[in-house]
Amino acid sequence: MFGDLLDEFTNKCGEVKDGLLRAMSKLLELHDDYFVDQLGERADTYVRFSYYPECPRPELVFGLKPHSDGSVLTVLMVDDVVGGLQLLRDGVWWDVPVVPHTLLVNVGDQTEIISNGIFKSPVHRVVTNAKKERLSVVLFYSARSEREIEPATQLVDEKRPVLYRKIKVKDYIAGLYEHVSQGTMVIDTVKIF
Ligand SMILES: O=C(O)CCC(=O)C(=O)O
Ligand SMILES: [Fe+2]
Repeated sequence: MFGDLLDEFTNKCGEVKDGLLRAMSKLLELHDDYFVDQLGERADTYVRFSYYPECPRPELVFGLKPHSDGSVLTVLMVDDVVGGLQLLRDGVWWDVPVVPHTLLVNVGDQTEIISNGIFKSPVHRVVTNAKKERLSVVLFYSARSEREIEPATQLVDEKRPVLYRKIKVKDYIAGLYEHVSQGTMVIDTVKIF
């Protein structure tokens, strides 16, 4: 039963993801399937179920440390009662509002790289709550691990030089956890300054 439900959920989220990838390609004036093609035959899909128990000292403990997602796109179904997800913008942490029955979509690092920095992969974190537990189900869509990604050549010119170097997806993902635990950003390792 649970397997069927998860199957249906991932299939429907897959349609959302493809629709968004096509819209993003259009926005960047790339051909409609540019992003879909970058992911490969079948996108690598990871699902993460997170349970954040109530925490008596939320000021001392993160639910999830600050990070950006290593994905192309992340589709989140966050708890529809308890907030906790926050986004960093201009040095300020903003609460992501809780909106029941709504999927939240996050742009990941691979999209930042492919779009040559036009789409930014936001830094976010989860804070804990002293009184309430929280749940989330998160789907990460990634280009296949053996592929290499790099900024679309159409998005590189004299005014916007190439900002990220080519990288194998597998190597990029391998660096993720190491960097998050050390409080550094893996995307900084592929930036060309
Ligand atoms: O639990 C959440 O709301 C966010 C989780 C998240 O950012 C992640 O798993 O990468
Ligand atoms: Fe995340």
